[in-house]
Amino acid sequence: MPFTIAIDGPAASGKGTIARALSQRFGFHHLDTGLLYRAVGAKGGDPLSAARELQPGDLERSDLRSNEAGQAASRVAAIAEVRAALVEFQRSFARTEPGAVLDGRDIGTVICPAAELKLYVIASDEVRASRRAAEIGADAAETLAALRERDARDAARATAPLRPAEDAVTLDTTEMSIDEAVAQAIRLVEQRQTRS
Ligand SMILES: Nc1ncnc2c1ncn2[C@@H]1O[C@H](COP(=O)(O)OP(=O)(O)OP(=O)(O)O)[C@@H](O)[C@H]1O
Ligand SMILES: Nc1ccn([C@@H]2O[C@H](COP(=O)(O)O)[C@@H](O)[C@H]2O)c(=O)n1
Repeated sequence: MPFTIAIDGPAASGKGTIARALSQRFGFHHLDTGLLYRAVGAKGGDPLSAARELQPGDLERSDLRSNEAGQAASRVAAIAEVRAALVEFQRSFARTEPGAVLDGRDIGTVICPAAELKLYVIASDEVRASRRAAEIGADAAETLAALRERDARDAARATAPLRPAEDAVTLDTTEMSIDEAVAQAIRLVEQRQTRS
């Protein structure tokens, strides 16, 4: 049985950083599910057709990390049919041996409710905005407003809203370096591996 790690949390909280480190440490596959929604939003036109026709090459676009692409992703992600079109790809990815790490908003609640480990990664709004602004070379105040708007939309939508699964472990990275956050996540995986 593959070992599945579900990582959710608000925008720029450090989900992807931890997911990539865990995938390298344990030799698991990694899927950044936010990229699927960013690619659908960036394609323009009818979002449902874009989701149904999504190709691996669509995820390679160089403009997907911007604040604008994040906002477009969050708008198409509120459409139930768009989400439904992307479910099976994510679930089948989660079943790949020897294990998979998926990060997003609904991995622990909807996509992989039976994941061996669920993490909910958070950090203060200001810290998240400053990290993301430095990463993409954007203004920190604009980035803070964009993250807050996106989180509010993601948490308020009717289908698969942003929220922790009941059995998720919350990791607050506000005061943690990347190495500290990754070390805590590795410890949690190792604890679950010994149990199963
Ligand atoms: N603990 C940390 N300390 C300092 N910087 C961090 C930490 N964790 C992540 N970062 C940095 O913050 C930025 C956002 O991190 P990351 O992309 O992992 O967040 P995310 O939650 O995956 O974002 P998104 O919601 O867009 O998918 C990156 O530049 C990353 O290097
Ligand atoms: N499982 C997911 C992943 C992402 N979304 C939506 O996509 C937006 C962009 O995601 P990032 O992780 O790249 O920031 C995000 O704001 C969500 O609207 C989602 O709904 N479900």
